[in-house]
Amino acid sequence: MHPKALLDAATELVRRVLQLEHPADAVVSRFFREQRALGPRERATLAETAYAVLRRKPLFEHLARAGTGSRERRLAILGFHAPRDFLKQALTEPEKAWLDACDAVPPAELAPEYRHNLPAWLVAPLRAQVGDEFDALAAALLAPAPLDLRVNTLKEKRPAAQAELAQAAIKSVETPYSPWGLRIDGKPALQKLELFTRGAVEVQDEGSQLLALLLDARRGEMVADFCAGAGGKTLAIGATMRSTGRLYAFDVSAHRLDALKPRLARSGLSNVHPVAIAHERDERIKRLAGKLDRVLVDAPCSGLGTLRRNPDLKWRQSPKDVAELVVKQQAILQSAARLLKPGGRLVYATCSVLPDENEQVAEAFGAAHADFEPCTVAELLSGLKVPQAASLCAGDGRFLRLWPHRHGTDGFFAAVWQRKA
Ligand SMILES: C[S@@+](CC[C@H](N)C(=O)[O-])C[C@H]1O[C@@H](n2cnc3c(N)ncnc32)[C@H](O)[C@@H]1O
Repeated sequence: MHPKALLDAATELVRRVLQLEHPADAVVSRFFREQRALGPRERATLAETAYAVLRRKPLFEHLARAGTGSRERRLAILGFHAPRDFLKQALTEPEKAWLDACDAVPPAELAPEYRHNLPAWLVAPLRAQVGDEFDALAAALLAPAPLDLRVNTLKEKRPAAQAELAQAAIKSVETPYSPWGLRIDGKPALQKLELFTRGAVEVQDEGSQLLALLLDARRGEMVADFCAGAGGKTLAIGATMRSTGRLYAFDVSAHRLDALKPRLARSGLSNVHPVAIAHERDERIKRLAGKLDRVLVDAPCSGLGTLRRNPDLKWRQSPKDVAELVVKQQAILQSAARLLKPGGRLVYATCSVLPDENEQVAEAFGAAHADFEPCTVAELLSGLKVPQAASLCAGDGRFLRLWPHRHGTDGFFAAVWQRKA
């Protein structure tokens, strides 16, 4: 495709994602379905351009105040994911001069909001938590996430999976904390690899792997993944149970649970029971009260720990949304806790970096449930042989607290309790 046509397509895609009405990944997928003639490299350029604009929206809008042409075209030029000489073939002379002027602005001279590119309401709670590391955190949140795989240990050992990837010229390293993880160099297409189609690997951030590990579900147990979604963590938990016992995958979204089915078929697991529920107090849940050994609540949350993959969330979430989510998180945690038998383990997790959705929900639950004993996550992770377990935790080791700039994962939180006997 000629650079001019590709820039026009990028401008249209930028216009659509900036409406912020739907998740950016859904908008991009829809655009590609409409534009069937686009090849894989063009699709990559367009998607990366849209994501670059979402990542650095304040900076690009600031730079786009000068220049000519539509706002979306200027933003698409600034984010265009291709070598400058390719891009310049699409530009007018005034646009080239404006772009050169933008490129010449020294980053150190930019106001802080154009360097961190975060909404004002998010800056204070992040600074309050990480202090001097704020710039490092902001920079990490602006970078694309690495591609992590979880090796399905029912089917393959990690070194063998790594060797098979190497045969396909895909370099990987072992993830530092998860015993199942491989971090891939670049973004190679994996879907057609035999390793993937036979269910020996799944794409999953190392942080998500650690949440499944923390549940520590064993052979023959009765377990629930209460907010299973498309089942990323369900699959990891099912493998730790060696495909024995019973693992319920609950979710209010039947559509998301449908996406679990092909993954389940590849995984070789036969212990997973997906169940679409109407809400967290559904009768099907009540019938299981007091019967389960382990429950994971991977709660619906703002997702603000995943800005590396979902940069649109920082513009699509608001303090009001967070307050509404907290109410939902508390209700789900409370209902899910009823499932546990005495001695059973409850894990509450989010991919948010906000204390409101994390420590505060956990503390409120603890205060209202004297029959649940808080566990020290650092000790649990050490027991599970996770290296440097204490460095992954906060609150004197009480909570798991993963940060992109410290741990190379998405931002994750987890609290754990044991139901008293
Ligand atoms: C963070 S996502 C889960 C991601 C999933 N565990 C994974 O690893 O891929 C949260 C999920 O909670 C579900 N959810 C929202 N409200 C719920 C409720 N009241 N009960 C159960 N699930 C709920 C959403 O549909 C969504 O799939």
